[in-house]
Amino acid sequence: MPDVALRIERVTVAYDGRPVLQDIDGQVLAGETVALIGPNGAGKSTLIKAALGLVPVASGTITVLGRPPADARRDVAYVPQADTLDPQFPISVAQVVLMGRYRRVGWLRRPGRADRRIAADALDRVGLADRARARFGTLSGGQRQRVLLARAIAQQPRLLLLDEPFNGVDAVSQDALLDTIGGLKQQGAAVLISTHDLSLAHLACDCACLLNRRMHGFGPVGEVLTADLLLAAYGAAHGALYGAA
Ligand SMILES: Nc1ncnc2c1ncn2[C@@H]1O[C@H](COP(=O)(O)OP(=O)(O)OP(=O)(O)O)[C@@H](O)[C@H]1O
Repeated sequence: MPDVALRIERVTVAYDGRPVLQDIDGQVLAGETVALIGPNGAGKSTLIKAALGLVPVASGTITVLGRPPADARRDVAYVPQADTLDPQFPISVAQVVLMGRYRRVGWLRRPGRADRRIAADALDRVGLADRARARFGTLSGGQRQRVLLARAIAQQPRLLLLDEPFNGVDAVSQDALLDTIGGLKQQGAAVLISTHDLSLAHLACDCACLLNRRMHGFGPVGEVLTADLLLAAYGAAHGALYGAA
């Protein structure tokens, strides 16, 4: 039986005393990809931030690789939504990717030749080796997203958390990124992807967690992304869009 990389048990998260997620349960096993599906404001980013230990849980427990989230960060890579980063920051593409090595080598040590090789390989895997010297902010939104995935790959994580990683990424790049994520998964990494894209979930994920403030389903994609459950999670207006009405 594979290890449980992320375990979420009866978790409630509140901002300013107001619950935005209630009674959430689920898990991501090593070598497995889970899609986090729900409408805008459902709490997907909040759940990812709670798994990183950036947002405290009001009740329940989140365990990452057998530890509290804040103690497991070295083994967890996070790809945020691209538009949350300041593209004006004066840093090269290669430097952004190399940042993925700092948790491994420690912030006070300089990355060595092996770290630079791992970072260069990661950039190559997302098809941007030729942009290594470019300033991060001069890349397109989709290219920046690929660089952030390269940074996560360079970290060699055991748990990869991706928050809507394909926004602004064209279909060809998305295929390349999915291949890369598939490679990590084969090496035993656990992957959690928040997305609005149901076809992506069917294509690339083993399980789905359907939520809108509370859980509407968790399990194999085909059993969770059904018309009835989507209608319950998204409401009638959205459900009709997905053929659930
Ligand atoms: N720092 C915060 N303080 C207060 N409320 C917040 C904070 N961050 C998020 N929220 C609220 O929590 C709810 C869930 O937000 P969250 O960003 O987790 O949803 P999401 O499912 O990721 O949405 P989207 O698909 O639009 O990115 C929303 O109502 C949001 O306004």
